[in-house]
Amino acid sequence: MASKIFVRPISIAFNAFRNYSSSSKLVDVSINDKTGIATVTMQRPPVNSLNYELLIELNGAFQDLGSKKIKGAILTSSLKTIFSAGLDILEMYKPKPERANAFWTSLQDTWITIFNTPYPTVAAINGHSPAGGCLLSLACEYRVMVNNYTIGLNETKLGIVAPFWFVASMKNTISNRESELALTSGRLYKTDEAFKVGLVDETAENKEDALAKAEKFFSRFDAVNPIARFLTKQELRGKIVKVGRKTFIYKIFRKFQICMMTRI
Ligand SMILES: CC/C=C\C/C=C\C/C=C\C=C\CC(=O)SCCNC(=O)CCNC(=O)[C@H](O)C(C)(C)COP(=O)(O)OP(=O)(O)OC[C@H]1O[C@@H](n2cnc3c(N)ncnc32)[C@H](O)[C@@H]1OP(=O)(O)O
Repeated sequence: MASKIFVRPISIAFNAFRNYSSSSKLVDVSINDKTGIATVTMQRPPVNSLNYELLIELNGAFQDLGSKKIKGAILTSSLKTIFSAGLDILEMYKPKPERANAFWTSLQDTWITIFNTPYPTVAAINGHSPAGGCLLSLACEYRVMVNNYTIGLNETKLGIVAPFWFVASMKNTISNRESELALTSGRLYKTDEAFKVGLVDETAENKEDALAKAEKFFSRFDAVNPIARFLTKQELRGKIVKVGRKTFIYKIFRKFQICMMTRI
């Protein structure tokens, strides 16, 4: 595992990004050859609900970007009013155990990939972002959100217990106290409320404004060594990933989750 951690940022320095663009059905990836900024756009109408296929494509997109020399990546949505509606409810309704296992693993893997990228990441949240949508944005390093939408981990309102790595992601962003209040009540914050508690870092007038602000975030690292930056990020986020990825508790929890899903 350690070798993976140390090899990746070095290898990206030798790869060019110029003129890169790739579009699959559910995710579009483009890299601006002037700025070196990648934009990963979810495009699964009507609400970008996260099913297995979308998660696999998202994970692949962020992993591939690790082998390109990019300045940073922005995660956003092609939809007018929705960033992501969170997990696809249909994936959780009477699934086959194999599908449930693959789905749950793809969610976990995607979260780990985005949470742990060697390059900086920003979520340009251009619409509602409940539950799993909020989780994706929390995996990024910075959040810019368009006004008058909602965001939060509202699982308790749905009668669901948010997995502990959802909780850890929230606690990595806002205070323990605010996380407790938010998660126990299943609170969905309006953009300005989310800004006040630090759940989002900046607000924006519209998607273009959000993208512009997201791009500006990356310039903070112009004079920063990318390897030192990444290792520092790992120092701060590593423990959370370790808990999320490896522990016995996680495996038990996944079994429990799948068991719950297959019985509903
Ligand atoms: C039941 C599970 C039980 C146990 C599982 C055990 C463990 C799981 C652990 C944790 C999981 C947590 C995280 C999650 O992400 S759960 C999903 C939470 N998501 C939500 O609460 C969002 C629900 N959706 C909305 O609030 C709204 O749809 C909206 C704000 C995103 C958009 O509102 P609009 O008014 O613009 O659009 P709608 O008319 O409401 O929706 C359009 C269309 O999309 C369908 N849809 C909406 N959300 C989902 C979804 N999450 N999955 C699948 N489909 C979704 C909606 O039904 C409409 O479809 P039709 O047009 O009616 O066909």
